[in-house]
Amino acid sequence: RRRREGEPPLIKGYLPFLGHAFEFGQDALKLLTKLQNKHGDVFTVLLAGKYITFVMDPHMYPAVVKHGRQLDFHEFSDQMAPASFGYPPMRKFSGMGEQVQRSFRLLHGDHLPALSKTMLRNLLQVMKHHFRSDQGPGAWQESGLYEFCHRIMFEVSLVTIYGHQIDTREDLEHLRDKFEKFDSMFPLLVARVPIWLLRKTQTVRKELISHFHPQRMAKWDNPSEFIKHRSEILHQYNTLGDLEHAAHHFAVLWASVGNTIPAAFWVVYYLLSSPEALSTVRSEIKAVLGLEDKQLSFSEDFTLTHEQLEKLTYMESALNESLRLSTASMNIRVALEDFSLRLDAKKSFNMRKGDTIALYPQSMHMDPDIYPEPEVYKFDRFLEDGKPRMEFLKNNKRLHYYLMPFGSGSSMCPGRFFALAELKQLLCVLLLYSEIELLPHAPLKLDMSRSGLGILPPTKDVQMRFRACNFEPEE
Ligand code: HEM
Repeated sequence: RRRREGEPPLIKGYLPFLGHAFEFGQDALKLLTKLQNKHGDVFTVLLAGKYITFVMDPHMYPAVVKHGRQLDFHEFSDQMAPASFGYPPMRKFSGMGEQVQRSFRLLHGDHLPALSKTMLRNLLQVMKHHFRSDQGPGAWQESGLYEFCHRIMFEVSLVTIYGHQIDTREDLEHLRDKFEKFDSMFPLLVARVPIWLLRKTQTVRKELISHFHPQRMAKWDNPSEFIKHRSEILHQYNTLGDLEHAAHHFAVLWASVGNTIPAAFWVVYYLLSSPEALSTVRSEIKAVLGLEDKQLSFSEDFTLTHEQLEKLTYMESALNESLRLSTASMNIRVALEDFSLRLDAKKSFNMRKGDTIALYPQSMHMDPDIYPEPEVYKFDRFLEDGKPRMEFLKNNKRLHYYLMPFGSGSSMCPGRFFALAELKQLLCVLLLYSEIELLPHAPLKLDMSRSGLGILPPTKDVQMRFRACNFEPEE
């Protein structure tokens, strides 16, 4: 490829085909910052056979998001998702993509309270199980914090979204183990390494998919409206086989826990690392719920209305701050035609049909002009005079987008409101029912090898200890 007049600077790197893929895979933010310093806010770089144009200035993000007619997200996702999860592209089935998009409404708005209620019931049940110690009530247990969040969020999300399953807890542990194995290879699948080259991953994926066989799912108790409706949509297409149905459901499982698990880890980790944040958020929960000095026991019931969740403004700020520090998603669009992409009053670039355009919001989240001391966790960063802060500036100009863990425009995560409710509920239950402390550890690092895929996990787990307050053992 040669750069044509009016196109962004073209960076091919030294390696034919691969270009800068290795550096991108090791630390995307570092590479993109280096290229931005050298070539400006917009450039095209070769990454493993693909030319991707990055728009780095967040003031230009709205222009990219608004070009919905020429810049499409589903063109990309309909290639990536089938290759990763093993179902045929939706565009082959007339109307399926549109119906699936419409079904996302079942994840928010009026449907959210019921989903959150089921989630809380399941969360309490699963937590109660994990907090029961063999050493008797009041005894401390130790675990890796990541491991702990993985266990809880996987099981609770699974049963909330798909319903209670006939399997034993041991079966669920096997399923979780397979999910972890698949997820660890996910970056390779997204990089389009064919699954047949990854034999073990192929086997694990088959097993995970078969868990969602329609005949099995038919026996599960109380699935969410979202999943019931998705099954109805899939059943309209009689050329779609049972295992292809199952692969669709498996993809939704990944979407609903792949990011929620690492997000839960960082939210809890940062709170436990900051005594001021912890005590402020704990007091806020107690004040909003009218519990004052009370510590709850797992035998006591607990409800949390949507209005109460919304009043937890310190918690929400702490949550946003954790997402800011840990997210590294990439917003990808594909040009549907040759056109001129106008980014501001002075800049526009020619794009070719089929070109990929990307936003990489981690560079905005770590920009010291927008977020002073960007590496530091400041739990109240997203508050101003006790209210949610909406104004963030770059070059003294207000930013339209300043926090993007859930993507933007047409590819914005449809599960974002549910995800925030889940994370808030997790914190409420942990802080009201338990004592939990981090054990001494070296500073944590983000696993940059998953850059571009969403919330990054830590490179290493951290040990913690926990116990229930006022635990009353069940007969
Ligand atoms: C903290 C947790 C979460 C984060 C950070 C997150 C982030 C994202 C992002 C960035 C995307 C867009 C992907 C892209 O642009 O390529 C996305 C898509 C999606 N998310 Fe989430 N997500 C979270 C939780 C959830 C949950 C709990 C659900 C479902 C219950 C969910 C369902 C989905 C679905 C179905 C899509 C695909 C949408 C489409 O095809 O248009 N997500 N998520």
